[in-house]
Amino acid sequence: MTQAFLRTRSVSLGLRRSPRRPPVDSPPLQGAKSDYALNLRGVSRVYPANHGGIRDVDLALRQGDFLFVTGPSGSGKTTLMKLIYGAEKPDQGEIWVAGENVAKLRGNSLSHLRRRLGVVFQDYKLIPNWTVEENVSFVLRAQGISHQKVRQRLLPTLKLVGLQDKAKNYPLQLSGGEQQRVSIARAIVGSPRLLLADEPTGNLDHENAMQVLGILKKLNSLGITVMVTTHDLNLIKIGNAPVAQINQGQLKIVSPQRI
Ligand SMILES: Nc1ncnc2c1ncn2[C@@H]1O[C@H](COP(=O)(O)OP(=O)(O)OP(=O)(O)O)[C@@H](O)[C@H]1O
Repeated sequence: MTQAFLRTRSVSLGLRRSPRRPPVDSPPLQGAKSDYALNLRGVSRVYPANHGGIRDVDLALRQGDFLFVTGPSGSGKTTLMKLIYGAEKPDQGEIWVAGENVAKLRGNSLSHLRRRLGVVFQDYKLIPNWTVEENVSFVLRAQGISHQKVRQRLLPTLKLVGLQDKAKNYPLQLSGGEQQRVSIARAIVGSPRLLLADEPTGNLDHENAMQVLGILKKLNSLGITVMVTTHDLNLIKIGNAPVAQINQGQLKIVSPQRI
């Protein structure tokens, strides 16, 4: 991909590149609000029923970071994601996203925050009787954005995930990989600064998984902070990015070579 291509896409998605630095698992005491795209400080969420969840997690990502989160089944990866997008509340600790303390947000403020981060799920969560363009543009239409502006954003977003020719298709007319690319388009159409992907390749074969990884890396190269949970060690190896490992709810940044 050429620099010119990246620049064009950056402009059309309202993004800019930022320098890459490693994530940190002990963020400094100052700067929780603005210096990081994501900053978790002493975050715990333990489910009373089974004592699963996450414990005392510190994690900071700067704008433009890419992080894999891995760990055994039941170790707390999805709980971590849910806490970040506000679907769970922490028992303790602070979670800062785009200058907002997520744990304190309710109602409309939480909806506003969710517009500033994109989330991709393993099972795509597409509306089956809506076309690709309806699924992707819904986020913008729900914000009252004009029909003309929605159209302006739709095509570059679909092009970015290679689905410009599938706009009128329904999800069941697409392969699993294509459906996941629709869900990525839906997650980024509102120009979020942070993209969370929870096992995005869990239902995909190797070829489609690589395609999805390529898109996530491309989005990261455009300046979006990306955090991906995965069990797939091959994906981590090929993805060549920092890795956090969760074990029994505790998170550590580890060297990719030690995975
Ligand atoms: N709503 C809930 N109520 C009670 N326990 C829960 C709830 N959600 C998750 N847990 C428990 O918390 C632990 C962590 O779950 P989580 O879904 O975060 O794990 P995970 O690492 O994403 O697992 P997997 O890789 O299998 O998806 C598990 O023991 C799970 O049973």
